[in-house]
Amino acid sequence: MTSFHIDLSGFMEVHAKAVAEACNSGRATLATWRQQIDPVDPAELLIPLFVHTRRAFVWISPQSSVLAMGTAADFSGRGTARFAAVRAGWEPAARDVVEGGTGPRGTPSLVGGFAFAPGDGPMPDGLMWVPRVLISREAGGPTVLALSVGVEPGPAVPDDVARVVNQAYGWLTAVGGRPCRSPHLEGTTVTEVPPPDEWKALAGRAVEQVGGGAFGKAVLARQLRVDAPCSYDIPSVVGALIEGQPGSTVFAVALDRHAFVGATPERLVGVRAGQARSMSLAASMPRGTTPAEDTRLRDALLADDKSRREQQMVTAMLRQAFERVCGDVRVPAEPYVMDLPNLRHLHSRIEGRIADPSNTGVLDLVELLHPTPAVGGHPRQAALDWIAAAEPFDRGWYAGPVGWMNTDQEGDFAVALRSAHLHGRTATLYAGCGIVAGSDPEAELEETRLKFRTMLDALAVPGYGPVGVGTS
Ligand SMILES: C=C(O[C@@H]1C=C(C(=O)O)C=C[C@H]1O)C(=O)O
Repeated sequence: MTSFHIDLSGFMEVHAKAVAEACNSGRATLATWRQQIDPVDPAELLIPLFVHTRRAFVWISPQSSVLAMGTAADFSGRGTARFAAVRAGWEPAARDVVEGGTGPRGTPSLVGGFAFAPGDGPMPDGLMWVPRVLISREAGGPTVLALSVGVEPGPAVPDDVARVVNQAYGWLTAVGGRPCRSPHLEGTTVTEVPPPDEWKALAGRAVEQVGGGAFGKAVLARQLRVDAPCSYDIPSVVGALIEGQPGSTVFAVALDRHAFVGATPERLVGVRAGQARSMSLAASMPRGTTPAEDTRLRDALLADDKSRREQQMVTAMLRQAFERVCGDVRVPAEPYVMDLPNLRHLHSRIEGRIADPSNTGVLDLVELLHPTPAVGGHPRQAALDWIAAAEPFDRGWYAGPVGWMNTDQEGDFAVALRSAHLHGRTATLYAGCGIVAGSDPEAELEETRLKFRTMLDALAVPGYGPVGVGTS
C-alpha cells in the first residue's frame, strides 16, 4: 500500500472556483487537483481499478504510464470528423480547467482512442475523457495523482469532491498484488474469420490489384473469435500482456461491458515540448529457436528487398506528413530491426520540430498520420476502399489511435495492434499484414498467426494453428 494524504479542503477550494467560473461563463468547467504520490507498480493497480469502475484506461509504454478510473467529462466524435470533434471539445475545455495542488502541470489529463474507421461496432467512433482519478508517471518523473470533477453551470453538487477523493483512497489503499495469469480454460473454441482459404484468396486478389496498379500496398486483416466457457478477467489479461510483452505499449480501454486491450509495438505519434516523434514499422519475420537461427533471420529481414520496400512506403508517407507541419525532420538512412518476443519488424524513428506549436497539437498529427500505410496502405484512399470491401468485418478500434493528452495539447498515441475486443466470454482478436508486389498468401497467413500469439498467450489459448483451431 502506498501512503499518501489528499488535501480535501484544498481540492474543495479549487472546486468552488470552478463552480464560480461555470456560473460566470455559462459553460461546463473542470476542477482538477494534482499531487505527487509515492511510486507504485502499475501492475499492482490493475485489480482494484477494474473492481471499482466500469470506465477504465490503462497505458503502459516505455515512456509513460497512465492508469485511470471513471469520467469527469467526455469528448466524443463520430464519423470522419471524429478527431476534429474531440479537438473542438477539448481545446476550450483544457483552457478553462481550474487547476490546483502541488503536482506538476502538463501531466496526462485526457485519455481514450478512436476507431480505425467510422463504423457501427460496440465501441464509439472516437471517445476521449477526463478521468475522475488518474495516476501517471513519465520516464524519470514523479508519480502524479490527478483528481477531476466536472462542474455544470447551476447549483453545485457539493459531495462530488468527497466522492472522488474516496474513490482515489479506495483504489490506492487496495493496491497489494499483481493479478494471477488466467489458466487455460477447457472448452475454449477458436473461429477464424474469414476461414484461412478465403483469407488467402483475398490476399491473392490484393497481390493482383498491386500488379494491376490499383495500389502499391494494402494491409489485409483477419479476426479470431475466441469463445471461453466463462468471462475473461481483464486485470489478468492486462497483467499477462505487461509480463509477456516488455518494450511494447500495453493498453486497455474499458467502457461499460466492453474492453479493448492489447500490447502494441507501434507508436503513432508523441508530442512533447514542440518535438514530434513517430515510427515507421513494417515487415515481419519470426524469431529463431536458437541464437544462430535468430541472427540468421534478423539478417535475412534486413537484407530482404520486399520487406525494405514495404517499410520504405511507410517511412516515405510519414516523412511527407511530418514535413507539412514540422521543420528539421530527421529519419535515419537505414531501418533498424525491432525484436519482440514472438516476432520482429523493420522500424525507423521519425522526428521533427513542430513549426507552429500553438496551432498544432498531438491530435492534429494523429489525424494527419492515421491510418499510416503500416495499417492502411498506399495510396491511402485506394487501399482503404479496397480493404473496406474485402474484409468481412468492422475493424472497430483495432489499428486505430489509442493514447493520452494533456491540457497543452501534447500527448502520446499508439497504433492499437496485437489487440482484442473483450465482451463477456468472447474475445475478438485482430491481425493484419501488408500485401505488396511479391507477397505470398500462405506466408502472410503464417505471419498473422505469429501476430495473434501476443493476445492468445495473454488469454491462455495454447497451440493455435492446425491443432488449436476448432476446439483447444
Ligand atoms: C497490421 C499489423 O502490423 C503491422 C503490419 C506489419 C507487416 O505487414 O509486416 C508489421 C508491423 C505493423 O506495422 C498487425 O499487427 O495486425
